[in-house]
Amino acid sequence: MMRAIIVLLVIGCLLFMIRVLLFKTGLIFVAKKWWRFIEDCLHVHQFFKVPEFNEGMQENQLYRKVYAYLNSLTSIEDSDFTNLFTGKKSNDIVLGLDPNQLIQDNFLGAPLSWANQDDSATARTLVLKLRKADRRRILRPYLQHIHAVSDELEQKKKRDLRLFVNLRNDRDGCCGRWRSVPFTHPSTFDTISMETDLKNRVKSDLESFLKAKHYYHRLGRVWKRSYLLYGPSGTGKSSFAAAMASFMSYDVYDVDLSRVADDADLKSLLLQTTSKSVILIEDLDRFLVEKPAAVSLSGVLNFMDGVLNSCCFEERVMVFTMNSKDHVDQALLRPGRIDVHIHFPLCDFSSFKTLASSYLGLKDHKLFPQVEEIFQNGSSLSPAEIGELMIANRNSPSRALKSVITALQTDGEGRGAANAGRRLDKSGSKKSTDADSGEHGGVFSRENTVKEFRKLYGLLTLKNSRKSQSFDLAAAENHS
Ligand SMILES: Nc1ncnc2c1ncn2[C@@H]1O[C@H](COP(=O)(O)OP(=O)(O)OP(=O)(O)O)[C@@H](O)[C@H]1O
Ligand SMILES: [Mg+2]
Repeated sequence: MMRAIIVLLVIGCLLFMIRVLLFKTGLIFVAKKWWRFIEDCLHVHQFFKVPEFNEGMQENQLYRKVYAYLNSLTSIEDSDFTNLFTGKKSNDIVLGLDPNQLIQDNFLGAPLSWANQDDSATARTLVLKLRKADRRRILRPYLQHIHAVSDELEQKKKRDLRLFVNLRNDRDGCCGRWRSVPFTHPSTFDTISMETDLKNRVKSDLESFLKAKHYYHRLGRVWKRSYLLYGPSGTGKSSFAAAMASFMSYDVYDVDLSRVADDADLKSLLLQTTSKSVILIEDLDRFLVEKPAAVSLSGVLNFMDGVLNSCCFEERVMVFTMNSKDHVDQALLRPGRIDVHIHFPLCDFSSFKTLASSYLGLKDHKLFPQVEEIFQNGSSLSPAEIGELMIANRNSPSRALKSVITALQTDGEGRGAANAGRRLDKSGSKKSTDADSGEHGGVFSRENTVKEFRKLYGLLTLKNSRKSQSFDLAAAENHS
């Protein structure tokens, strides 16, 4: 009897020592791997692939959901290796899947594993491995569970927007063409100096678009809206596009046309965008004038029309920026392709005061009358130029204002002509005012505020109704 107790004690101690040894040396992971290998040999397994793209190179939504789900699993920490990223705050550490990483999961008592297959020759795929015996019991509920968890995660990180940029099409036929980084542009509608009424109208236009899903569908139209932001350099077009995305909580796809091989390539890029996104094409006029090679006008027109495919073009806002729309083909600007035109002028005295208030904290100053007089004489600068002078002299408001006055007198002479109602092109010839160009869909600019305000609220005369469908639409949305 005594002997048996001693043997039991020795065995107990031995087991305890082995356990300590396994954990202290990390051999436990090797043991677990062996155990898994033995289990694998004893069971028949089944594999399910979740590729990132379908045959038409459209994004497979399930891939995104599974990917988000796997990144949320605590077992990602037990993988042999995993990626570490900084989170939203600089001291946050976030774990992320590595290419070809293996992750274990467990659902309703059944062990499962996922492999993140990412070899550069083929598209990325997540591969689920589960026991054949468990398939009937768990596959469907497991996928539903993934849906539920990823939807919950999506809700939580609603504000974590991403900025996508397109890569060159070097790796033909391979993976996605977009790479993304967190979208953290600080611009908001509050930080942009712009006439308040104009800003509010753009905001309400965006709001009514967001709510108009059923309205668009009832009309048999794709739920998208296009905006043209045009005006001289440094007037806030790019900042405004960023503010629009933040306002709507949309991701941004910034299309670099110089990296697009041809029309088909542009189309495939569009197909790989996701819903709830702003698709931004900057300096479109410059591209079309200077670089007609890679992408043709009809390629751009198809792109603007959303390739006539509602399945992959819902809930998109397209934003185009241009310095001037004088030299672009009118087909680009017709309603439906561009629904809203927003003019970004050089500074006038009123926007100067807004800048002085936000950059220097000045509501009034003894130099203001002098500045006003210079603006009235036709001098102007871009908000970017004035903003830079104010930032550089922010410790001394008087010095800042003096430097703005000097810059207006030296560099800004004659540049304010557009703000006074007439615009000059580079060759000096007179161009029509922006109000005149209102016939191309809706134009939001200061010069035609009253006219466009009437359009926006459906008070347009019958005569104009054909040309301004976009605003009839906006009016109908407001009332639906
Ligand atoms: N209306 C504005 N209100 C406040 N800041 C502005 C405004 N316009 C420009 N800025 C500031 O000037 C800088 C340049 O602006 P932005 O890049 O948006 O101009 P842009 O019109 O896109 O110019 P470009 O045509 O050269 O691309 C930004 O830092 C922005 O904050
Ligand atoms: Mg810009």
